[in-house]
Amino acid sequence: MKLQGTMKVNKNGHLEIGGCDTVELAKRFGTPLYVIDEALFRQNCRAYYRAFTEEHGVEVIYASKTLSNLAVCHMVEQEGLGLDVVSGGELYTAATARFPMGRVYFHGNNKSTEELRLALEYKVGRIVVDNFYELERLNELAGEAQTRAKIILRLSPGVEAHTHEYIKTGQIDSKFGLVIENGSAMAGVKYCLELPHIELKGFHCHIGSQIFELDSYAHAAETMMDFIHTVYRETDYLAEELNLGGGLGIYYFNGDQPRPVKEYADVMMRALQERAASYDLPVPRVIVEPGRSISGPAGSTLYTVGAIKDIPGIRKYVAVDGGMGDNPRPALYQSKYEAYIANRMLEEVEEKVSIAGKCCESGDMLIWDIELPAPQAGDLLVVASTGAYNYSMSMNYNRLPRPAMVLVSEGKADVIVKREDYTDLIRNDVIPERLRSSVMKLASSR
Ligand SMILES: Cc1ncc(COP(=O)(O)O)c(C=O)c1O
Ligand SMILES: N[C@@H](CCCC[NH3+])C(=O)O
Repeated sequence: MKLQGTMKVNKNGHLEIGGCDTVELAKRFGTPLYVIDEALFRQNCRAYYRAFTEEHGVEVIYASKTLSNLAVCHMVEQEGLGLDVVSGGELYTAATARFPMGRVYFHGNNKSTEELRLALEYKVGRIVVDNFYELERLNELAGEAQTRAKIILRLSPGVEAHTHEYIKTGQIDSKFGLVIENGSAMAGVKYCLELPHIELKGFHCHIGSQIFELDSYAHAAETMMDFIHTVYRETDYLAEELNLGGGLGIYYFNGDQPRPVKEYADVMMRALQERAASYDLPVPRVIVEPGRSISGPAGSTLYTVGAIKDIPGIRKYVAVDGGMGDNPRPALYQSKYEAYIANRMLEEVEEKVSIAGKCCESGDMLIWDIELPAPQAGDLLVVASTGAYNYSMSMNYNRLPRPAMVLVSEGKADVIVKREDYTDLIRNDVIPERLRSSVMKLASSR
């Protein structure tokens, strides 16, 4: 059993997070419930700030796609980090939280005109331009707004990270960024330098997510520095900034061995410094954008056990009141999670079961083959490490309302996202007049 952050087992044998008994949290707020350990979230921000900003002068921006809401934006700001947003919605959330816009980086491989306008209007720190189409449109929009857009260009460095196929991004065959190897990155730089309303500040790359091999970061840093040097030789343009993305892996399951943030910072920066020195070029201002390694371990999800189906000799299915709607990762990436019976933490593990969700979908399984004290209806199941890419990827499939989220710290629990109810589900539904009249006719003929 790996208890993370402020998790501990109290004298009643219940799991506590942030000094709050999870059984009490479930009673008070209902289940499924996302629980965010504030101390751990902040501790993870601080680990980055110390290792990157204090040690190496690197700007750390939190990838809000992992978990974004107003309270999270406030904590990130208080901890001195910037913000990576990847849509108008994430940008709007940051703006509403009054996040300093100069510290916001706006990503996306197909930003809409409205999103680009919003970014210019809010004066975000940098727009991370992904492709030629965006470059052209941004130049026009910045011209209309009589400004110059400060951009960095997203490049595809051709670095293969060892992670799940769907969460790799730095390889050549990817929808993101301009490829270095085939010359399109260089063409992009030259194009930027011709555009009157574009101010090119530097380059970006992101090699993937849930990465444990720090060598991949060193390799990416070297490849990007090689490109900076080639561009300088060919065009005289010297990049001031280099954003090396995020992606550090976290503990989900037995066998995952996360690398310390300090080691990540040192390995990456050493590689970059040595490569820059070999070209006799200055080290650019570096930015990193971690997400999962900040929010992931800080989140847990509480579920109530319901129906149990035993197929003797085959499998015991233990169904909970959530599933792929609040955590689509197991269904999408076969991700593995650890779980405990939160109301019986001190009991011996007794049997192997599989945890099913409640969606009408055979693939809605949260965990296959986990050993637990024999679960019973009414037990409280806690799934750990759900802070990243759970709430942010949640959905209303089967018209299931999304869970609430509470922030826990030192025995206090505050709702930071309200539970959806059925009225939220039909809020945007509209019955056109012609259907309305036929419904009325039907009703009156009955
Ligand atoms: C461009 C970019 N930056 C940062 C991140 C954050 O990655 P992670 O949550 O793995 O740290 C991602 C997600 O993979 C990304 O696509
Ligand atoms: N959503 C993925 C990671 C994608 C990273 C975003 N570029 C996950 O849950 O692991």
